[in-house]
Amino acid sequence: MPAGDSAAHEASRQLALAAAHERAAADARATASRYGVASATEQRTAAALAPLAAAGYHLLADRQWPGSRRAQVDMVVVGPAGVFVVDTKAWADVTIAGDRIHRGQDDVTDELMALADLAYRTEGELAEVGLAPGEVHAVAVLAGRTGVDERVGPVQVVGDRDVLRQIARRGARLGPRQVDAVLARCLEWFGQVGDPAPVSTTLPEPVLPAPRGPVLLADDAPDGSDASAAVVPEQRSAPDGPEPLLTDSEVHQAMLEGLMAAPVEEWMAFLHPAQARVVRRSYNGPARIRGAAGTGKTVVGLHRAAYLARTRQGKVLVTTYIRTLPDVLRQQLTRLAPDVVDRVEFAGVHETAKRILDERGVTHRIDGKQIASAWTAAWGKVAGGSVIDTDRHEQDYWHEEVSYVIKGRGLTRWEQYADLPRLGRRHRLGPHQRRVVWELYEAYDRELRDRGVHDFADQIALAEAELRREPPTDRYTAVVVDEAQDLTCMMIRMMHAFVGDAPDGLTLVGDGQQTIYPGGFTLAEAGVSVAGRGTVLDVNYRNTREILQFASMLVRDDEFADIEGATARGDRPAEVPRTGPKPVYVRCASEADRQRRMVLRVHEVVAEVGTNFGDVGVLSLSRRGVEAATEALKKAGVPVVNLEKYDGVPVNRVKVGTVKRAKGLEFKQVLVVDPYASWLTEKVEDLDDVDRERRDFRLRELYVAMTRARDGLWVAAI
Ligand SMILES: Nc1ncnc2c1ncn2[C@@H]1O[C@H](COP(=O)(O)OP(=O)(O)OP(=O)(O)O)[C@@H](O)[C@H]1O
Repeated sequence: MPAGDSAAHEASRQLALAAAHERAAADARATASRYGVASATEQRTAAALAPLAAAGYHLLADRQWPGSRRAQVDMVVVGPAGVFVVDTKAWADVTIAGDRIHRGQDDVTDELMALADLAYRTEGELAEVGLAPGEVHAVAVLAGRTGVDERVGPVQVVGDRDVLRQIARRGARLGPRQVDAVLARCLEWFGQVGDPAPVSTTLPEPVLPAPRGPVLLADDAPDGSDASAAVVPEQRSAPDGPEPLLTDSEVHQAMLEGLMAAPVEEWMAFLHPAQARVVRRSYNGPARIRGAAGTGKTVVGLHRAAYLARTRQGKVLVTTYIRTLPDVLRQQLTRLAPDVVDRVEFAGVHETAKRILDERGVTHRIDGKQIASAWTAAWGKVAGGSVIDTDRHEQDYWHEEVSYVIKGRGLTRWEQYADLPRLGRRHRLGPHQRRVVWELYEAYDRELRDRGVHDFADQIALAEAELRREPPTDRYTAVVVDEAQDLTCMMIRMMHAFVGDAPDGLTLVGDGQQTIYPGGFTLAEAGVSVAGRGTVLDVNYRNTREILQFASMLVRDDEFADIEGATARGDRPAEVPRTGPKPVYVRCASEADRQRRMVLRVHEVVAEVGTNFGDVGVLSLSRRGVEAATEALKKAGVPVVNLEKYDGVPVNRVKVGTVKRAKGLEFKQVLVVDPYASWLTEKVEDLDDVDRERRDFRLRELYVAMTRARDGLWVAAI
């Protein structure tokens, strides 16, 4: 190569190197400016949040963004109000509308979604120590802004002057031990930032001159985009540190709001890791959560409803057979997850059916008196004096056969009933008896039509047919059924029709052991499969070991028809952590004696520190028992409320009601006030099918009553 050529080559090589240096220099300058702006704005957020440190909060600044080598999380706040993953944005000209956020003309929603994704992954990580998903929050702080309280999907967007208040106002949801457990996990999950940002070219490390002063705002916004939009005058920090964002009285006010926030119960924010996992688990179709009494099924169902409402578009329905229970559950969710309570609908199964029929203009008329008269007329015409009119069964038995076994399944043809396995009904019916039952059903149906009325089973059948005729589009994104064992086959079908087999659409929560209505069926009959999508909870949080032991004796040999098919024995909890005094069983000489002792017992338990009238439940298997107890308590000056009227709003009155109404509820002290001693002592071997069936249901009902008790149980028999 000629000498001139080699010189030219070297010159161009040097020029190329110089260009590479210039590019690297430009990159490094841009990075430096990002750090500069970020530190200024983040410092302001940190300063705004600093007062939390005095109230048991931990502020983790500049931690690693899990899963990324380069990115950092500005701030993670861990404390009594939960976990807050905070990202500060020096954005100007921000508009938020319809779940999207814009900077000027640019849609920057995706930038917040990265934060949402991090919060979601953090939720999963912290579920492993039991933190409920609703306690992890993604918060985007707009630097230099005030009075902002918006949502972009799961991300809360607030001004830097608002962020302290937004966090503190949630109050104390976690206790110190729980905060410690969550903090320990967070310290691992959000690693320390130790290494400098990686150098992106293979150029020698530049030797930097010693800094001459603090870094001020540079040309670019933290994310490298248009600086003019990002610079907000208030953000500029003075050379000697950021000015305080909030006055002392504003800080004081924010912290006070937190102190005044209604306290939550432990399970509202902190669960057993197994529970927390089920709350977030994704099921590829209908799922079932089961477990013995008191294992937190309702708790998990509620958290799951909140979780699904938070993570999906559309509404979630929480429903039960018992009309009054949804009101109680709504009250609980209002405290558990106030952010989503307006996206969760609570309604009994019948109320839901009625809404559908009303909305779709389907006429139906329910009239209790007419229904009763239709039944009486049908019985008189077909069944009175027939092979089913014996002294073995009350008419109620046949009424239940028609309402639950036949209509509960939506049977309309004799052939469907002729050889139907009547799950859970021990008394076998001969062909002749079945025929008469069917004729009774036909007659009853005619009588109803003649009167122009429908009964409650018709209401469900009509709604189910209507939903099948025109499937609802997006009415509910998910349906959670609590106490699912109480629903009939048609009710399950109706609920299934809302969501079909969509992932996480239908969640059935229940315990077959607590089945107290006849008409057992399998989910296969309802066209629902939960195969491979079942979870069993097995820690009893409610009862003391003593209470559970006592109650469990009643159902030790019980077998029931489980909705997944086959005969089942009850789930037994693996753990019962609480202990307490032995239940009290008293034999009374007469009804009057029982009433007298009941009043004494109520006075005795409310004399204990920490127990009020409102913590006491007086439960009876019959309405008559409820009336008698109510009268006796009122006479003794004890304030009472009937469970039919109880909606979960705390009230300092003794709650009196039937066991059916107490489903899903609990009380510190339970008094069971109408059993006969013979119920507890009769031997299965001495009973025929009819009496055995009666006994099974009765004992299960007593079991439900007794397992409502948290601390104390008193059972009075004659
Ligand atoms: N992780 C938990 N920590 C503390 N308490 C809990 C937890 N989970 C549930 N509990 C409490 O245990 C009790 C029973 O919970 P829940 O009512 O959800 O049980 P369940 O399985 O639905 O009961 P049942 O079937 O008998 O109605 C409630 O007082 C609830 O607050």
